[in-house]
Amino acid sequence: MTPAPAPLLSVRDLRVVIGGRHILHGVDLTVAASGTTALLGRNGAGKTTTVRGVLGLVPRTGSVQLAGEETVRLPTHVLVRRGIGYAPEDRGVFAALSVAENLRLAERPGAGEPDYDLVHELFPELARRARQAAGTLSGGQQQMVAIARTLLNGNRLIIADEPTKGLAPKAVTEVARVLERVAETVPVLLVEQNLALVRRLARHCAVLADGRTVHQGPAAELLADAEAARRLLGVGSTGHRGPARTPAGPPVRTAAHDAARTTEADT
Ligand SMILES: Nc1ncnc2c1ncn2[C@@H]1O[C@H](COP(=O)(O)OP(=O)(O)OP(=O)(O)O)[C@@H](O)[C@H]1O
Repeated sequence: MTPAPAPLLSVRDLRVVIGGRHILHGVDLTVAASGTTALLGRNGAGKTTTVRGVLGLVPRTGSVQLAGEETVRLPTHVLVRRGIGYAPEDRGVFAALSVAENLRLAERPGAGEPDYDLVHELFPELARRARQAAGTLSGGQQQMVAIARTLLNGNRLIIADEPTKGLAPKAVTEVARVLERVAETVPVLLVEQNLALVRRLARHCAVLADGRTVHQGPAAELLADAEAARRLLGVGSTGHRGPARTPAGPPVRTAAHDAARTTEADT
């Protein structure tokens, strides 16, 4: 039997304390060397803080290994140079700047020629809107800019934090198509509450609750297990709502909610 490929990112016992408050109490997370790994959990479970911890955007302890190298003590700018691309939850687009200027700002000196061919192939609309102020784009188009920026520099890991949040169903479908293409060449860590999308994109998943990892495994397996999905995520895989609220926090968006945002036909 061939051994499983080594993970690209290996997070062990990640702890984050902000303002004296313990936000993460020991997160373990393995991101596979190919495809999409989903980071799941109810609102407030600690998903964004985990991503920010991996990127050094919050003080953290524990172990974060990128391709076998310990990075937990490295500052963010070094991690970025090592090839982690980040599309944050708020998209981080400069509203007053044009699309082209937003992309230009993301170019990383020393990373080689920026891959505008890939960006324009995946996002032809961004080429057409190069001179448009990013603040006047739709939410979906701004998300495209955020993802496009991560693709310019030949990164070896892309982290996308809730890329479909607040988007219209058509834009969700478009983002899903792009992420699917991206994951064919670069591993993706996807924070996502749209379970239809997770089902479509993710091979692996980790579930957080109250700042800890409570599950890791194949995404399809979790989503096919109604009892586990209800217990861990607050939803049934068939779309039935789980407990309205548990001590672990409110449920993630239900499949019924997903259906309103993106149909199974989309997926
Ligand atoms: N800078 C901060 N200061 C204080 N508390 C914070 C800070 N950042 C996050 N928290 C708290 O930590 C917990 C985890 O937040 P986080 O944003 O990581 O969760 P999440 O799983 O990404 O949630 P969501 O799905 O709602 O985005 C929440 O209770 C949040 O209020």
